[in-house]
Amino acid sequence: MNVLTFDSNEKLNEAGANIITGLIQTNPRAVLGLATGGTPVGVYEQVVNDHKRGLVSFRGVTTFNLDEYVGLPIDHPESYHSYMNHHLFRHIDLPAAQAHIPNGNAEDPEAECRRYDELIADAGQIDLQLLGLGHNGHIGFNEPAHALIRGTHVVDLAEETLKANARFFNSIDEVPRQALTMGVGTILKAKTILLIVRGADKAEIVHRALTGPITTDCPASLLQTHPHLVVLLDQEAGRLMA
Ligand SMILES: N[C@@H]1[C@@H](O)[C@H](O)[C@@H](COP(=O)(O)O)O[C@@H]1O
Repeated sequence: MNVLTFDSNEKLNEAGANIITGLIQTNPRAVLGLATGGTPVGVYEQVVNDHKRGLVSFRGVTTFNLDEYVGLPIDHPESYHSYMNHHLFRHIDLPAAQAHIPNGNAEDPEAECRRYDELIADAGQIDLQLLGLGHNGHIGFNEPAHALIRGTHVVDLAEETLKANARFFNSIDEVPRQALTMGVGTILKAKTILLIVRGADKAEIVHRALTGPITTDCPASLLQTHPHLVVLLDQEAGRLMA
């Protein structure tokens, strides 16, 4: 595991974008696993800059997002479809047919999960999986549980996750209570995992995830078993990692 701590958001964003841009420069047909939430916004901004400066083209790239809320219309401003369009897709030359996000409005969510897993399998291995970290140690929307699920599945969001994500909605009652998420098995199969964590409120959980026991109570702790894990932290999140 390679843990890097940055003293400014700019440097962290640049480092994250360099990894993504560098990968696509060496492998223009790279398969990327993408994340949402507040954490990767600045990295996407920097990737867009790289694209605008002519450093990288996404024409041959395929992307798979980690998750999507169940029942939120695709064009709702807080859907992960909207998020990805807003922060990344509409600014780059990634063909729409190569950008995949689970459909949280599928009539048959189980079938949608199987379809999503087949698409990922058809694309081969995910070269780089971007991850943020939930306050309860979740990755994607894989919440702490007695057992974790390997593939894409429907998940009931933890109370803590509803509270954390209420900041994006008018009230906690508007936060969808379920999501579709890639499973930890798929996440761990990625060639490289890039975990990004920011903020003092994540210092304890990132420390627990990366140095504590490997347990399904903290899904991110499974990342300790991954042979190519890169962790980018700001100083606040890295406070306990010295
Ligand atoms: N499903 C997402 C995760 O993919 C994200 O990494 C995490 C942290 O979010 P944030 O970056 O906003 O703190 O929780 C969200 O609910």
